[in-house]
Amino acid sequence: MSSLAFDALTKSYGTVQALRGLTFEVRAGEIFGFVGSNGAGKSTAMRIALGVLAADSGTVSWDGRPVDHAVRRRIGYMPEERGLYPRMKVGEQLVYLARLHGLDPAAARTSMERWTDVLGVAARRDDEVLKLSLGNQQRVQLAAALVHRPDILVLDEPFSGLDPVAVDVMSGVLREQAAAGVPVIFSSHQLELVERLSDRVGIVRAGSMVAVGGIDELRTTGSRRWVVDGPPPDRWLAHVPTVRHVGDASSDGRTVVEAAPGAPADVDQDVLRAALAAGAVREFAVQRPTLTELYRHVVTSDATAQAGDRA
Ligand SMILES: Nc1ncnc2c1ncn2[C@@H]1O[C@H](COP(=O)(O)OP(=O)(O)OP(=O)(O)O)[C@@H](O)[C@H]1O
Repeated sequence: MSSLAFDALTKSYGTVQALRGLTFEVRAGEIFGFVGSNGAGKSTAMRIALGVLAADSGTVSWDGRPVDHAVRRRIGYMPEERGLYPRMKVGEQLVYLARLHGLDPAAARTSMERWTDVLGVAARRDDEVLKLSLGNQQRVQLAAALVHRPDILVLDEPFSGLDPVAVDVMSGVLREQAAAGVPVIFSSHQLELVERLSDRVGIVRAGSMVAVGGIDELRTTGSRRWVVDGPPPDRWLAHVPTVRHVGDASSDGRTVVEAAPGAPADVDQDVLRAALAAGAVREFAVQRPTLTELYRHVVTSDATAQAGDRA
């Protein structure tokens, strides 16, 4: 299956090491949510895919071959620093961009009309971009990424600053594109939205990928918390010193425990044995964190890792 593969990318800006062996892939037909704290390296990776920036080492490939000029023409890109001509009219600008990417005049006009309709800016076709609100400029920016019918979509924070209706419209467009087989990668700090929209998610920390996978997969494998519906914790928890009580799942007496750093991989079995030894266990289950909780965990480790790097 086709994929856009980022392989061992490194990039430094002077003394700042922005990417440190970043590796992951975005598959055809999936929406990939790219998250990480400010300065983690998301924009740098996307710019390298576009050829706006050169990597120090590593490659980005499409379908197993390094991305070249011909492939780049097939990418729809939404840069973080928006790239429209402020004094050019919306319609004219979109037709111009479609033509730049090789569409003939009639196809360029049809595509411009389609995307301005879909994205709710058809009434603004004859306005200069700078006369539009920021949110509408962003809709036009997405239209600019789509107007040449790209095979790959790379979108840097496409949702920032959009109202909820625009978020829905944009989400719908990304889903349709993915359903048509386009690999879609987008960066965002809106984690609930990322969780809702993405097929897979990658969390980047200080220039490398620290967690990647389907949302359910990440939530399951990233969890070191368990819910125990059984005897009260004061009767058994002291027998498992590498876990701690983090609360009660509900008023019905279910206990939530969490593994401490350095706890053995199979500490869940110790928890279960200790609880059973104290009484009947009616339920024992992994408590799956939300993407936001997972992300916070990674960001906290990020602070530690960066502090370690500086030391
Ligand atoms: N042109 C540049 N010159 C110098 N340093 C840069 C430049 N662009 C990015 N950096 C640095 O590279 C690192 C990665 O930045 P990048 O913009 O890729 O992160 P990001 O994950 O996109 O962040 P954000 O979520 O804030 O957009 C940061 O430390 C940033 O300060």
